[in-house]
Amino acid sequence: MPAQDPVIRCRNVWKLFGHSPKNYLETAKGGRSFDEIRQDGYIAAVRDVSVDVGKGEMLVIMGLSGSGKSTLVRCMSRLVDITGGEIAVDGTDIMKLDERELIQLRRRKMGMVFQSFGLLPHRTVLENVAFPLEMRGQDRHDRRERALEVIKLVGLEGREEYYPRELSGGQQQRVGIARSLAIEPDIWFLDEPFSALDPLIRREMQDEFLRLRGMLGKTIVFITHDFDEALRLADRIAIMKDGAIEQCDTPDKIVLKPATPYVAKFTEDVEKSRVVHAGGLVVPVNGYALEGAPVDAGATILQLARQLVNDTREVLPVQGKDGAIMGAMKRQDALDILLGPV
Ligand SMILES: Nc1ncnc2c1ncn2[C@@H]1O[C@H](COP(=O)(O)OP(=O)(O)OP(=O)(O)O)[C@@H](O)[C@H]1O
Repeated sequence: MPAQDPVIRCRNVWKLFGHSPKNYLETAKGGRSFDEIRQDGYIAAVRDVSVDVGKGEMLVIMGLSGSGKSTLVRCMSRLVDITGGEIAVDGTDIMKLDERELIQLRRRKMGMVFQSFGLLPHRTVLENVAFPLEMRGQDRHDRRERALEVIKLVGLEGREEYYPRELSGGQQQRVGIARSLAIEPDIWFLDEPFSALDPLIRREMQDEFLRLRGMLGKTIVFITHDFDEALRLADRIAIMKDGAIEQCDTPDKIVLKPATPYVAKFTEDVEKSRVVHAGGLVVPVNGYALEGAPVDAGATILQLARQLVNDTREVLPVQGKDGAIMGAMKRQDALDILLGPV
């Protein structure tokens, strides 16, 4: 979807760790590999990343441990300063903001949930959740009402007066999520926010973020190790390796057309029929005689399995959300995905 007017725009972003990274980057510019940079004594946590995140988009970042996911997200919120390149949020170059402007931007626009829950140990659940509202200057009654509402939403009703140490890891994580939900920011940075949750509540939290994105047009950058979670949530998935984005694309394209052998390897165990949609297999109608009932572009090949096996048509019309015919899907292409190529 990359929108014309991205909410977040990264251009050739670098983040190097080492003793004099800026000088090094300037002299070394022009194609040192990750390993060469390491031999020179630096870690290329983020390496020449250019990516846009559109309004209302959920971009999921995946990659092995140490591939640079957290650092990239921290660069986007300027929790770390980049070594090179540009990052603009709503058209503003965030590297040009002073400390006060940065605090305003974070307070007004951004929400963050990190793996470590970052709760205030001497405040209760209620006080933790209401804290960002207090920072915003909201009055006591309103912030209490709002905090109670989101505490209920994350399933912690009855635990408002507990302290973080009295909660399990998963419950603490939910307090972190509630705190970020309380302020309904326009942009969310979520670094494995659900890692400590059990499957049921995890799914509920995923649904909540899907709802916020869908109904309120929130922009979300989400890190996860869990491919199923990525597939459920992502408009696009960015796969990182050694600080660089190997491919950033829709789940359908990542699975159907991996850009590099690494991405292919990364996705090889994914059950393709659960990921690929009829819309992802559409070819132009040219030359095909389209007959009979269309299939929905948004249906996965797995959802269409029974029909694909029983249908006798060589090509099936595919209809988009608006009901118009987008093109044709060759039944054999879909069967190859369902059963594996012969
Ligand atoms: N403050 C720092 N100083 C030095 N090196 C760092 C620092 N922060 C991160 N790194 C290095 O940068 C690289 C990328 O780290 P990062 O935390 O972004 O990876 P990640 O993909 O988020 O990993 P994980 O999935 O384990 O959270 C790693 O090699 C890490 O050791």
